[in-house]
Amino acid sequence: MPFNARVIAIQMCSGMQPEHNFQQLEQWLEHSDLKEPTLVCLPESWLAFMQDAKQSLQFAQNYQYWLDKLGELCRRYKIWLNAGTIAVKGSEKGYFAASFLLNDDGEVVARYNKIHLFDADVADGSGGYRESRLTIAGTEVVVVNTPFGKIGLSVCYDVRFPGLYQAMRNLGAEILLVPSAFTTVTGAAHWLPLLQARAIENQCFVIAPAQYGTHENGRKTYGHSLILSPWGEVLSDAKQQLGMISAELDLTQLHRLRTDMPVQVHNRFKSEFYE
Ligand SMILES: O=C(O)CNC(=O)[C@H](CS)NC(=O)CCC(=O)C(=O)O
Repeated sequence: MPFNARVIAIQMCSGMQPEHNFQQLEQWLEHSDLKEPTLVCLPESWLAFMQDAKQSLQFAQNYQYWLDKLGELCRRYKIWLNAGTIAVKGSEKGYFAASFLLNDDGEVVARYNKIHLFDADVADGSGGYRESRLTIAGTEVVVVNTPFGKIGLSVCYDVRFPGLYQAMRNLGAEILLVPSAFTTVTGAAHWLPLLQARAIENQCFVIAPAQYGTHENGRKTYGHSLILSPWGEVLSDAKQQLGMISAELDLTQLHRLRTDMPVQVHNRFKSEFYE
């Protein structure tokens, strides 16, 4: 039986310099009380936010260097870490937006590549988003067993596609991670209800660390990193401030809810991933 999981989500305003973003992370960890087993979750693109194409591709070749450094942090603080997304080179022309999960020995225990890419026009003054220009879409659903519970990995725009989360639930997921960098316009309209829907319909905890603020390249993000219960309650909200939020996840409550209202058993539209 997993213990009650202590989780932290860090809200960041990442810039273009990986060294600087990494130092920020180290500072947050330095100033937190990490005595119990803790899962620390970082937002999308936390290590390098919107570099230009050439820089991004070059950076994507060096991901192992950063994974080693993260592994060292995990050992130093005895934490598990979901490293939001890091660009990992996949071809001459592109990279995967990879979400790694590291254990407290600093080993990578899971990797998920963002499946749904944000090619959309939003009236936020950005001129539009074309993530697929440089990012290669992932294809695999990832759920991994940990001492905190069974964790399903996803990223940002994925949250709009309920089929992915049903697939993760069908593979046993109890905790859904959604590292993000939502736009201010779509964030204000959709962020909370989308995350609540994924939590409620799959009866899972949801941890959604986000980017917030005006970034070095002028881009704005919505913030409001959230931790939600399987009932859809907001356990913690980072609002519009940088820093950490935390919560205790009571897995017993989750299983009681699944017994009291067995929506998974009642579901007549099970996906191909159903076990
Ligand atoms: O590229 C980076 O450095 C950071 N990554 C992002 O900003 C990504 C891809 S452009 N953003 C989203 O997926 C926003 C989704 C969203 O806002 C929605 O679904 O409404």
